[in-house]
Amino acid sequence: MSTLLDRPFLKMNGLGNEILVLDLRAGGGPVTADEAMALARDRDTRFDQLMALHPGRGGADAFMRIYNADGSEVSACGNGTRCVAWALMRESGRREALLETAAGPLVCSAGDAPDQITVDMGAPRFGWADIPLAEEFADTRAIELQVGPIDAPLIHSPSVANVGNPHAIFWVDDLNVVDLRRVGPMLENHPIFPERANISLAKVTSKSALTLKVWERGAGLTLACGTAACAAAVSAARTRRTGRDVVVTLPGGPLRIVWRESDDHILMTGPATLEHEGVIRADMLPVAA
Ligand SMILES: N[C@@H](CCC[C@H](N)C(=O)O)C(=O)O
Repeated sequence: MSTLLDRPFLKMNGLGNEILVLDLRAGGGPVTADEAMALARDRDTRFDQLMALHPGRGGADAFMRIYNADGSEVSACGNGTRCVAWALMRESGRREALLETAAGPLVCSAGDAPDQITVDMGAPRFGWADIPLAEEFADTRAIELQVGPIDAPLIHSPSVANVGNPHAIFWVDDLNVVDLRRVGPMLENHPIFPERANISLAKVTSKSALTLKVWERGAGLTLACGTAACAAAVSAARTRRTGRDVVVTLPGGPLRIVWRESDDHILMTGPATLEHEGVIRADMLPVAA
């Protein structure tokens, strides 16, 4: 019998990025790839990312494990982190939450407007081995990428960044210059990315604004990706396309991203929305072998 049976969940979204918050603090898990894929397909629990909460250690409100819809486990999810923080703040009545992840702690605080949450996403990494890339690049502000049948010339020099997970940002004048649904899988699985990568098309609209479309590793085209917004914002600032305080507008809506000079940390602010709550039923889970 699955250890997830009867565990409570919250179905949420962060700007339309579908998030399932699964509470395993009373026991259960780790979530298997088959369980994650089954829950991702169910009408009630459908998700782009599953955030599994386990008991927190060392003062943290919870330890969090993150899964993509394809069952792969990852170490960062910006929109999901805001949803988890919202849920923990609702439970505790406090205006902040501390989450522990395999990649380190995440400090979250309630914003001034209702349902707005700020997450300190930590410092970005730009070294080629940190992304990671399969070969050495001295300058990751623009790497040369040879991809087969893509006809738009600008598509071949993305900026790359790791904000807890790997991202490639292709600077374009028109977000529809290529069909991301078609080229996304090719770029996500390009041999230069040994751990695959999240792929964004980014358009700079002013010194303080970007628009973004994202093909997510392990989840496909989504309405929003918080870490992609962070990666695009720091890459835009790093290449002098923008300043360090920007609004990144995704198909699901805007996120404010500030890349703080004093400690290099990225602060992401945006909404978290509750859709419904429930408990995991047997029919949502894979049939036992
Ligand atoms: N939607 C997320 C990113 C989730 C993880 C990503 N697909 C990966 O595999 O790294 C976000 O809001 O950051």
